[in-house]
Amino acid sequence: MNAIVEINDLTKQYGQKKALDAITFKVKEGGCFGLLGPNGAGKSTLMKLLTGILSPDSGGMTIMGMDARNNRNAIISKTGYVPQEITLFETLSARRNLVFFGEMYGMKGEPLKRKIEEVLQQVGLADRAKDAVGTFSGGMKRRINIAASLLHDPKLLILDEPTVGIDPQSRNHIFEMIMALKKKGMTILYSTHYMEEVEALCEDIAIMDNGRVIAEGSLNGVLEAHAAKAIYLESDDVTVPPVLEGIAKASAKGRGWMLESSDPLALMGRLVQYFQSKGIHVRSLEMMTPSLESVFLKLTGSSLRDE
Ligand SMILES: Nc1ncnc2c1ncn2[C@@H]1O[C@H](COP(=O)(O)OP(=O)(O)OP(=O)(O)O)[C@@H](O)[C@H]1O
Repeated sequence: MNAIVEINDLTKQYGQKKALDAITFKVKEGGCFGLLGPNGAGKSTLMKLLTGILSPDSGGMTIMGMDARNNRNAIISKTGYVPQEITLFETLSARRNLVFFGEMYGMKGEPLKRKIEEVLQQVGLADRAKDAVGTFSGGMKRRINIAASLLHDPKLLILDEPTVGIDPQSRNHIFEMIMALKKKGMTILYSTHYMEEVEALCEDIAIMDNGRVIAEGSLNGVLEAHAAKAIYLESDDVTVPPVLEGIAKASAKGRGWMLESSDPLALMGRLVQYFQSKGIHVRSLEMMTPSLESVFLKLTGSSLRDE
């Protein structure tokens, strides 16, 4: 694997609080890597270490083949970072804001002008270029922040929970933009506590909880290894779950039952036969798609959704 980021045994503590506890994983070059975890898991801390805003207590990071300890400027020149907090000048227009950020990267003149128009197109705000950022919605401001991070053509883009608190239209724009950037070969490190986003955007993931990586690998690999396999059953005639070979666990869910099984296909056959032989009317019998929700529940005992 050609890794663009390698994180080895990284630890960071704030006073007594261990925000990162011996984190180790690799991000391969190209595609979107999802960092999934509830609030306080340590995602922002990790991103701040990767961008040199914070220093680790121990452990190492190699980014684009460079040791992060002594190549900070070279790494920053090839990395785009969008923090959770919006950092824009409210009274300046979108375009003026981008001029400011472009100049910080040492860009100027015609190349900067051209690049600004390009990134405004990329985030879908070219028609609002002249308007003061203070008149924008939260989602539009976030998109301008993302545009600013793209001006210097980074190889690696780090997005810290970019869709928190924004409107659905901006969320769609961000998703489409990520798909387009992936096609161009950029690597995106995307943190979120929304598993649906990771499932939609990312090929590889690390699930974090309490400063630790609790699962890591390809999205499909993590689902295969940890997700509950289950069949959903709904029937007015079934008041207690059937006792059949292959049902590892049965629990009430909505108006029906969730029947977990290591071999749901075989169980499905058995259930169909059983209900037919008993003449029981079934409203729904459905093989559940493995989800990251069940992975998180299995590995931590709590639901990511409740955060
Ligand atoms: N500057 C700080 N001083 C003290 N504790 C901190 C500081 N920054 C973060 N923490 C704590 O470190 C832990 C990890 O925080 P971090 O912000 O990295 O998590 P996160 O996964 O990004 O969550 P969030 O989505 O809430 O930002 C949390 O318990 C948090 O309260």
